[in-house]
Amino acid sequence: MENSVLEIKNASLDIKKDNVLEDITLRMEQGKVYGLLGRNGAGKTTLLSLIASFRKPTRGAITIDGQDPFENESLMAQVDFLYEVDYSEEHRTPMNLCRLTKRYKDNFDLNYAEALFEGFGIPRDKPTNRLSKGQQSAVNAIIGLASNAPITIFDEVTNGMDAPSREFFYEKVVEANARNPRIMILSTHIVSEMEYLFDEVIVIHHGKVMVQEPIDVFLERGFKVTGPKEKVTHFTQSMDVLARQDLGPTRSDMVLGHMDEAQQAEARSNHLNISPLKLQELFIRMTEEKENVQ
Ligand SMILES: Nc1ncnc2c1ncn2[C@@H]1O[C@H](COP(=O)(O)OP(=O)(O)OP(=O)(O)O)[C@@H](O)[C@H]1O
Repeated sequence: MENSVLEIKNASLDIKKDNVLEDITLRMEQGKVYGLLGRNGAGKTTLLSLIASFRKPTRGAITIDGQDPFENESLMAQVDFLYEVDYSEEHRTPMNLCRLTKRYKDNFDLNYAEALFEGFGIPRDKPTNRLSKGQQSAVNAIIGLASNAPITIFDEVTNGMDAPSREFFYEKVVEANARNPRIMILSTHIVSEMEYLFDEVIVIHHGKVMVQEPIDVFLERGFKVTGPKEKVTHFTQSMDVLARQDLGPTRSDMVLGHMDEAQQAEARSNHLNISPLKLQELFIRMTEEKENVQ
């Protein structure tokens, strides 16, 4: 499949009487890594299960290269959805799970999987249910990386992995997408570590799309002003201050919006430090439930 495009148009999902996803419109393209962010219960996993055709939207449409993937076997095989699996009854070894996966995923690269087992330091020949939680997560990560599916979805796949394993996974995400460009969707709560991986950020909030933007555009939504308390307070008094942090006599205000030239000059002449926002900061502030600070 060349240049895959995944489109979600005005998709909603009701579960019983609850409107879990509402009017979701998103577009994703081959070669990009998408960071899917959202608070607990925002609807990330549910959205991913729609993309993977585990469920059908109540309203709206999902298409892969213009076709509906639901109950379309060849299109469904193009999507690999990796999520936390209960491996307590899984007696097969991780390598056997990979061989099994290869049976229905033609592009599965067994040699690459072997190299990844080596890299993660996972025993390939031990029953999967006897691996630790972090090692089981690494097995899911390996299957996703080696399957080469045009649409690869990792739903909180680093759960339980230690820091070196997570770092190894991040390196391999970049490497795998360079070897074989695909649409990669990563949902995560470890936002701070993964910022550099994402080409685009999607924020889901209360079942709706709050943001879909290239990461650099998203990060330019605001800035941070740091300096002596009074000067910062004066400078930001008519701005949209998302959050405020004080450390002794120093104040840091996180502001939404752009500065005009006069404001930039004022910041310079007052020796205020202006810095970009971090993805995690922006995400936390945009999705918190309390009112903005005064
Ligand atoms: N089978 C179900 N029946 C009823 N409600 C459900 C069902 N599955 C999900 N929900 C509801 O849909 C909402 C979204 O859940 P979802 O698991 O997609 O959130 P999430 O963003 O992945 O959360 P987390 O970060 O905690 O994993 C929640 O309010 C949840 O209670």
